Amino acid sequence: MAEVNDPALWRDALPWPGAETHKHNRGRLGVVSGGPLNTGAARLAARAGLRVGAGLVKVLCPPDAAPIVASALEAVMVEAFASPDGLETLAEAMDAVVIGPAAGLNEATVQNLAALARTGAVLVVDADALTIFKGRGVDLFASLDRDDVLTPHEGEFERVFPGLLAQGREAAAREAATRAGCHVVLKGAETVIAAPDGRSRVNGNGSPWLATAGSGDVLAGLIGGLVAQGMASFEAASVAVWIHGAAAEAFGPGLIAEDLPDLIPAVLRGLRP
Ligand SMILES: NC(=O)C1=CN([C@@H]2O[C@H](COP(=O)(O)OP(=O)(O)OC[C@H]3O[C@@H](n4cnc5c(N)ncnc54)[C@H](O)[C@@H]3O)[C@@H](O)[C@H]2O)[C@@H](O)CC1
Ligand SMILES: Nc1ncnc2c1ncn2[C@@H]1O[C@H](COP(=O)(O)OP(=O)(O)O)[C@@H](O)[C@H]1O
Repeated sequence: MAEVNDPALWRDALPWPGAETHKHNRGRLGVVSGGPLNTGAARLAARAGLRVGAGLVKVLCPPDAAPIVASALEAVMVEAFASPDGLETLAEAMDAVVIGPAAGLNEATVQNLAALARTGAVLVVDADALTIFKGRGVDLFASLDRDDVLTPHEGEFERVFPGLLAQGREAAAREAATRAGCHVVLKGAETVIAAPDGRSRVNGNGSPWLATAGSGDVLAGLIGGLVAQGMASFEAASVAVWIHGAAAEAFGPGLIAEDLPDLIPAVLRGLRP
């Protein structure tokens, strides 16, 4: 049976800055952007990662997207890569990297994921970086480590783990984490967080206001921002899903994904000892 995701389970593990903290040891997060017409999703994830406390956040983008990305960011930094090897070099300096939101359904996304997997960064794999492995999930799983996190909605889950949902969402997420050998966050009204060691949690504070384009990109950035700060992936995913729900519920009607990152500080204040 899965636990109900609740702050009592992870409140003491939240990362708070101390007197000796500086931006480089507070967690470095990279977010891979798509091309010039597909940069917004990465910016949403990056802003969420910064708001949840990562000290330094960079959008990593193809060269032709760099002017567009840079013109719409302030504290989030931008670096361009011209090849998977170039991305690997940039990611070596990161504690965690998000890949998938508007990354592109093409071979470049497969190669970029492989490049990231050669680094020591924890990976949060979402959206296009899941869909591109439709029907060949094993190729994805082969490159992942146990601390990596997959964040599928049900459509993406079915592409990577065909047929598993017939077991029910909780059992499916647990089986998926075992098969993939990493963490799986099966998104939905009751998001399930599953670890490869068999642990699982069901989130109870989901908000239907989250049914809006880009909210999943924000969640990927939240998870990335927390693992970058050194949280274990299971705890980071649990915290991120809960903060995401609390932020959306606090805002309510009219919520769009752009609102979510700026709602995070109030939720964090409520969790502070
Ligand atoms: N601001 C931005 O730039 C945004 C970019 N986005 C990116 O846009 C690209 C395409 O997004 P799409 O929404 O078309 O891709 P999806 O894979 O989310 O949707 C494609 C199809 O999957 C199914 N599906 C979607 N959500 C489902 C669910 N919860 N349960 C069951 N089936 C579901 C539906 O049949 C849908 O038509 C992705 O790369 C995505 O990351 C989106 O994240 C939205 C925001
Ligand atoms: N009805 C709902 N109730 C609670 N949470 C929801 C609901 N609909 C969507 N969500 C949440 O919103 C997010 C949507 O993510 P996703 O489908 O990946 O969107 P996108 O790709 O547009 O960013 C997920 O975290 C999901 O759990």
